[in-house]
Amino acid sequence: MSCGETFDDACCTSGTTAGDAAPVTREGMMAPVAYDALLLASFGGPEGQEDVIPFLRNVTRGRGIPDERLEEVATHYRANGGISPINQQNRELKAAVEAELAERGLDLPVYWGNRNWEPYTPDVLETMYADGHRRVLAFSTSAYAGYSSCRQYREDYGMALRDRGLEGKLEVDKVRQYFDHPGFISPFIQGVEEGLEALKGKLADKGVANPRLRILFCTHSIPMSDAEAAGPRLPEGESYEGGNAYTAQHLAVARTVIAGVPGAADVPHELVYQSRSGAPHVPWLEPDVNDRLAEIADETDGVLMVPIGFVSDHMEVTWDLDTEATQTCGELGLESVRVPTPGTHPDFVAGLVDLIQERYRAEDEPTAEGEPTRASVVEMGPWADVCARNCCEKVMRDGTRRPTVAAFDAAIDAPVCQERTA
Ligand SMILES: CC1=C(CCC(=O)O)c2cc3nc(cc4[nH]c(cc5[nH]c(cc1n2)c(C)c5CCC(=O)O)c(CCC(=O)O)c4C)C(CCC(=O)O)=C3C
Ligand SMILES: [Fe+2]
Repeated sequence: MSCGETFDDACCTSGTTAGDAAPVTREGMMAPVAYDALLLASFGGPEGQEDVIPFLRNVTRGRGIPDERLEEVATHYRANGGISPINQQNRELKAAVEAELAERGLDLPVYWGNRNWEPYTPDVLETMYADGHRRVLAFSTSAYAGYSSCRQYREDYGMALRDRGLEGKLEVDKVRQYFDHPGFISPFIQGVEEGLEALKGKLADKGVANPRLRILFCTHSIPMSDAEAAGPRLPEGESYEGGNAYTAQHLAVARTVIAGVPGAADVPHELVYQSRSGAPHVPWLEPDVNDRLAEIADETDGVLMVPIGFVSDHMEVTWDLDTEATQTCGELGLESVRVPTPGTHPDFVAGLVDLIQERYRAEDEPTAEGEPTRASVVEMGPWADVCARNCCEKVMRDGTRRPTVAAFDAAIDAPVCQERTA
């Protein structure tokens, strides 16, 4: 399945920032473009105690989150000296991608910009323009469909271009969602293989013979409303596995990881959610990892947590899994091991550069015949380069919509489809 299947409805199509220069097929694939720079886009995090509250205000901007809730989240950062690991991880990822680009003889400078902390994406795009760049290919530290994972990054670029007067001057496109890419999957396959051995070893040390193991694939919970809006709308009568595209992509990834590890299929495995926030009466994806641990405790000796929702070992992983969920396991008498995220695993770094290369052609290179090869090892891939209209749509609290890029409804004045806003 691809985004393309819902593209033909004339109602909401509109140009992308790519304009005429880069043809977009009906399937949402873009012909290769002579990009002149790359943007590593991420979430951002605080780098000291004094940054914590300003950072959290940025994250929750416009949502009226009460201060008590901010203070609650702040404790996760405070316990770590007010420092999120995410920025350092992105510096390392940027360096690793630069090295891989150089290795392949690709002369594309990499810039780094965040949504919620310095260096801020709008400042970075302005710098890129000032440095003479005109065509930017962005890739984010997020692999899946969804508002927080995909569309909000596109809005970050769209709003930055509008607010800094760069619309029509700087072109920003985005690498496709890469949940299905072998470079993203392979570190998890390796991690599950090693993690199962480590877990068995820990249990053997405790004298547990024939341990009852369990694999929990973990991802960020999101509000049900975001989940239902994720991905392109399917034709009448069709539905995504698990009810929405976000869940369906994760279930497909989990299956591919299990299939890649000898013996893993014999271990019960399932998808659970973590890091829920927001008001208690608003439904989010469930079950929560901690609730599920309590339910399975009686029939389980050891749990392998596989954070397939995340790209690096940032706070959502080190706090919510390594601190909270691990503590839950301890209280329930369960042994546990957490698998590493891709981080700067060589396969992941090479995969990101593959994803860049499938979109890039040098200025003097002739246009290749046909579509470039797009590696994919998961049922739902490869995802489109250009998102369907209203893909992961979110109308802001004040009723406005935000400009975006790399989408069929990129223009701010594109009509909103009734089905999505009703
Ligand atoms: C899907 C998803 C990802 C994965 C995709 C991606 O990576 O983009 C992600 C990543 C991250 N989320 C992060 C941190 C936070 N997320 C929050 C709040 C929220 N996340 C949401 C979803 C996601 N979040 C949602 C629906 C909310 C509530 C509404 C909202 O605010 O949109 C809040 C607010 C406080 C709270 O309410 O808990 C914080 C502090 C960090 C930084 C970690 C660090 O510092 O190391 C990272 C990488
Ligand atoms: Fe988050």
